[in-house]
Amino acid sequence: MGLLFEAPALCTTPRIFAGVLVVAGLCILILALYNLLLHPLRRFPGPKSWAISRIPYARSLTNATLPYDIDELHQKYGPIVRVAPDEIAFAHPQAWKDVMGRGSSDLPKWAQTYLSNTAVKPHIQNCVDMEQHRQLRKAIAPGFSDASLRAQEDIVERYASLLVRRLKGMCLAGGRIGGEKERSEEKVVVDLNAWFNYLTFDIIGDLAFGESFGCLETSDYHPWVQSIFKMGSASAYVVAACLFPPVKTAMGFLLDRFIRKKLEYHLQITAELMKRRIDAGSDMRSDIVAPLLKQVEENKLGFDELVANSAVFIAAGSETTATTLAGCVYYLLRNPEKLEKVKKEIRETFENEEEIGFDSVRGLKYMIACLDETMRLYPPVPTGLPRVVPTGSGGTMVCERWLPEDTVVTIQPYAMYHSPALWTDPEKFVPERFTREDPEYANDAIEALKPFMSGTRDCIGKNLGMFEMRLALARFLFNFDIELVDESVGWIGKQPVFWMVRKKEPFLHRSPESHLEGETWYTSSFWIHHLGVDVFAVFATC
Ligand code: HEM
Repeated sequence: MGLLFEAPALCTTPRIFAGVLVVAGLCILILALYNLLLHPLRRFPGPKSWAISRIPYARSLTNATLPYDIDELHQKYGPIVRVAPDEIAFAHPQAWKDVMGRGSSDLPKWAQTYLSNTAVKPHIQNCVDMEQHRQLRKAIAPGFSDASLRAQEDIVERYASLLVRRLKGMCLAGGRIGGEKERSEEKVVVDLNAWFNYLTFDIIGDLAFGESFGCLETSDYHPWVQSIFKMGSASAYVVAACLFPPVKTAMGFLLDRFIRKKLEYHLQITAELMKRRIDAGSDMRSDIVAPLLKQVEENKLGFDELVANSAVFIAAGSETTATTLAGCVYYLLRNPEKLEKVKKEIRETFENEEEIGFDSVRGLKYMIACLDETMRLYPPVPTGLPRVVPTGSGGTMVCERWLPEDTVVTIQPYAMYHSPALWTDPEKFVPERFTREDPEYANDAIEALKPFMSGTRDCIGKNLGMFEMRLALARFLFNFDIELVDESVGWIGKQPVFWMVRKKEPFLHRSPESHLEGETWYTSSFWIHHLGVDVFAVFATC
């Protein structure tokens, strides 16, 4: 009888699995050591954990606390910080010039995040190819020219008047419209954040589709508008996944399906609205979409691209202006002497509401300073928007620091606008710093404020947005006296409620009753920054 010896099983499944894990672990370790000790950006200041991998950055992004976390890093490490293995964040005004003030050689947008959402057709805001963008922008620009804005003045005014009429109606009816709470015979509590959103969505809907979303009439969000809010959180996850190319490759299909499902309804309604506009013949009107319709007619642009660009106008041009308006009213309510000052300016300038128009609002210097100060303290786009040093460029200088090619560059609005090195009392609401009335604030770096960014990729809707905000705020404050309902509504502890909510419960922010009723409403994402100001004000009768 022979003896049988079994050879030890060297290749069992658990062993292969363990081997793969060890190799993967070693690779990660080597990469982390490389990022820390050998990477060309290793000498930039910043926390080691953020320099080693993108994980802390992605976590902060999906937590919706990115602007605040990066602000803390700037406070600790200075105006130039390494916030990821390949990313340098700048909170220095010189960066505007070096990154976005170079004309045709502005640093391009970073494809890894801007093109993360493959379900969306290319449009003016996400396209990264500079030449393609130049052509698209040239085609779109006439719709945003001064002449076109003047032609749109009546439309904007119509909705500003409707807002005033609706709110007046509520005062007279003692708050019985739209489910708002009744306080007393004379005073009505309204969620101004919602009403400003109704206004700006209606305006931009009309300018893009030739019909409004009917939000002001119905005191509610159109389902299409709700879908914009819902997509915010989804895109934060998609962008976070795209920060890790292997994850994106492995999960690309699933991510695509995930976001596509969320987008389907949105794109379907956009296409329907656009078809309706074309059928109704309102394509002859001069507005922000008219130049694109002409391009479609001349077969220079596809219907899909028309839809994608119109949809981006709505997303970019509504909630940003509404957030600023709500934020401004909030800060005025918190600073009654400033509120009185701005009301006095408006009410002494105009005798009746109809005088408040495109040209006349430009004279309201103090009110404009209030809007600027709001966009400083509470920027509607608070997060750095990534640009990249192009491959093959050999690198570039930003703020006197050399950056090798492929470095991701962000300018951090929130951190820059809250920096004590640039602003006296940065946390205080002081519009006088922009009117230069107060010598105490004479050294403030007001040129650092660029809420619409700058350069070739700046906001094309800047003038329209400014006009909407000025007109709406002037007419609103001309007509109504406002007061904060309750300290606890606006503030939790010593912080404004919208920041506390975001920091404490960054994802599950339950909307107040008139705001997407019954829905769990997700706060900020990377691209859609709804900071969730819930400004409740009491109107006195008018
Ligand atoms: C307070 C109001 C607004 C703010 C703070 C704001 C801010 C910005 C910012 C920061 C960008 C640069 C985005 C990036 O680099 O990816 C941008 C781009 C853009 N905005 Fe606005 N925006 C406002 C209002 C509007 C309005 C009313 C429209 C009208 C449709 C609009 C349409 C756009 C478009 C189409 C772009 C892309 C431009 C391009 O890449 O060439 N925005 N906006």
